[in-house]
Amino acid sequence: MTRPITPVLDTVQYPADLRRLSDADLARCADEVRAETISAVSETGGHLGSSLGVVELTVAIHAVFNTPYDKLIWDVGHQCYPHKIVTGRRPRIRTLRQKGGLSGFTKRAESDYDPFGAAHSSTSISAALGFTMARELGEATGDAIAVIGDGSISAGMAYEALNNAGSEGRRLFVILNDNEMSIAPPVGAMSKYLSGLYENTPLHALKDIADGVARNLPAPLRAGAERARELVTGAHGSGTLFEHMGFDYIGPIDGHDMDQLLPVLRAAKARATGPVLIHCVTVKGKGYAPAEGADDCYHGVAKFDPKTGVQTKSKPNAPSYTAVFGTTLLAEAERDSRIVAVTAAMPGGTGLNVMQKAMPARVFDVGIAEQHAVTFSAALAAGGLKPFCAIYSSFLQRGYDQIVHDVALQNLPVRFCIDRAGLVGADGPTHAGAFDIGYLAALPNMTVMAAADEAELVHMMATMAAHDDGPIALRYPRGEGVGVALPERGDVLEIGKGRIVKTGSNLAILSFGAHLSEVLDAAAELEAKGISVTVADARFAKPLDIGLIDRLAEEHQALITVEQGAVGGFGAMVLHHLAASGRLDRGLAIRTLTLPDTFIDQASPADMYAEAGLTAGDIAGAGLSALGVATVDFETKNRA
Ligand SMILES: Cc1ncc(C[n+]2csc(CCOP(=O)(O)OP(=O)(O)O)c2C)c(N)n1
Ligand SMILES: CC(=O)[C@@H](O)[C@H](O)COP(=O)(O)O
Ligand SMILES: [Mg+2]
Repeated sequence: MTRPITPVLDTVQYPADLRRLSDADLARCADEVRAETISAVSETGGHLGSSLGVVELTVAIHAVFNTPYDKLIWDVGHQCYPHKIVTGRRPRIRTLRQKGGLSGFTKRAESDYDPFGAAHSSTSISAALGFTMARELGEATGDAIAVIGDGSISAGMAYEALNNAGSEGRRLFVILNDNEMSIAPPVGAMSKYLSGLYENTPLHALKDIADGVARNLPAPLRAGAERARELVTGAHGSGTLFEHMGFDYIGPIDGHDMDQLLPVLRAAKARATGPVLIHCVTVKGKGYAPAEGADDCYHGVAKFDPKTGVQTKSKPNAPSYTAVFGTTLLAEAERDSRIVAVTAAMPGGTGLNVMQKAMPARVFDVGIAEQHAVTFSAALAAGGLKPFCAIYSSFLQRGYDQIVHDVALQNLPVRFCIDRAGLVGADGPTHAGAFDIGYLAALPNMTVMAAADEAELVHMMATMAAHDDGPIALRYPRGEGVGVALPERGDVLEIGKGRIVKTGSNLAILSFGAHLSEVLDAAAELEAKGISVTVADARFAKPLDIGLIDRLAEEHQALITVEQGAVGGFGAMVLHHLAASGRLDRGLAIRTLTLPDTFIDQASPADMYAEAGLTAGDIAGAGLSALGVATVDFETKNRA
């Protein structure tokens, strides 16, 4: 594959090299960074659109500020590929999101130029304020610059931080990267407000409205700039929301025009005494026609042909869990007019776009606002509706107190649809759905289910639709199902009852969720060694099927639990029951197979599960260990 020709970028290894370039060469360098980003992501896949939208910003910030002494903090971090290219990581940029390669997000362990790790949104202003206050208290750290998108600034955390930073009044920079896009088109009043700040206003004409720049202008021009500013901010003295919160507001400026970016950043750096918000208008996917023309602006792409933009997507063997969820929810909603759905800025990722298209009034996209999504769902339930609140496992962590305080404590029937449960692959540890079993099963009133395959998902959704007695959660993984036939309509399952999948006599394996196929492979491996295995699908982590567990414990020499979740989840619930009921006193051999107590770096899901010790071979090995015999000994013992 031909690589782009990049004579200026080739002279840049670190930001210090950018600071030696003329403004004209910085603009050339930005063009080359864009070409390099497209070329690299065409080989790896990843978050292309957001990265292309910040190419000029990246070059300009590093050229003007003294990174890494100054702390540049990217919100989410999904737009940081150009940043990685100019901060010493260009030689590894084609390893992005691969096993052993560069992370797809900012990561402290990776570089001094990543002062604060991210991947979940809306943390950057809090982090920038933390660095600022560290500096104020005498630590050797420079200016803090947060770059946050218009989607990410919809979350509560961003306002908590703006509120705090405005009242502290210390010098700090927030760059609002406003591309009028989240993953989906942005929603909400804040998005409308931001668009209103520059609607009908030619950006190029506003080049000089930045305070610092305007102050340097001769008097007649300064008056013109002030008028331009009033045009953007409203009546004289009324100010923007940000100004009311204690920030100096600069902009909006064209975030792709180096002739605007460089003087504005330089002026802000030279003059700021308190918090400053610089509003940059950018285009997601900028400079790459297939991305600019796509509905999703190539937010996240597979590998692609850089000439055409056509992505290489392998043909799926089975529909994804998400797709089955989306169509099943629509079918349930067609049968029950009280069903509504809630997403926090992920209609496509969660599959809610299917119902959204058919029943727009019954699907609420609340923006990146998981805490609000949960409390809002609680009140929808209190108001008589049946909310299905669909949030990825790792993002639901944001809404935990709301789950406890607003949902579980009030025993409100919110249906939590938890996609991306378990290990997700290229997004790595930040996006792993590791903890939800433990954090949900710990809660009184909560019912927790996991789908072993996509047919089970359909049954469990019917169960959720029928369950009006309190909160209920269903977890399922990213990616393809196992290819089982789907029922026309789901059966309502008995709450707290598992099922036997296969009957044996020596070892029992109790699986919770989508690792059932690996468990069945492990059972086949063990049977080939002469060990008779029972396999059961627990279906529920809460309430536990105590009858089933007791029977498995009574009738087998050893019991293994398997789940796609962290220590402290399903296995812990089973152990707790066995200990409390005294069964452990009678010498039952038991192993609980979970994710290990460590964060696993990105790789393919299969490689990540191998690292976690959760392959079929690992499960079979745990079976042998629990039985306390090597295979040959076991056979001998059996014969005896
Ligand atoms: C807490 C949280 N919720 C949801 C997401 C998923 N997510 C990643 S990027 C993104 C959109 C961000 O939009 P914006 O900040 O405007 O950046 P852009 O993609 O437009 O560059 C979303 C919803 C996330 N990373 N973190
Ligand atoms: C950056 C981010 O948080 C999302 O874009 C995420 O990477 C999407 O993940 P899925 O591809 O699993 O929907
Ligand atoms: Mg955006």
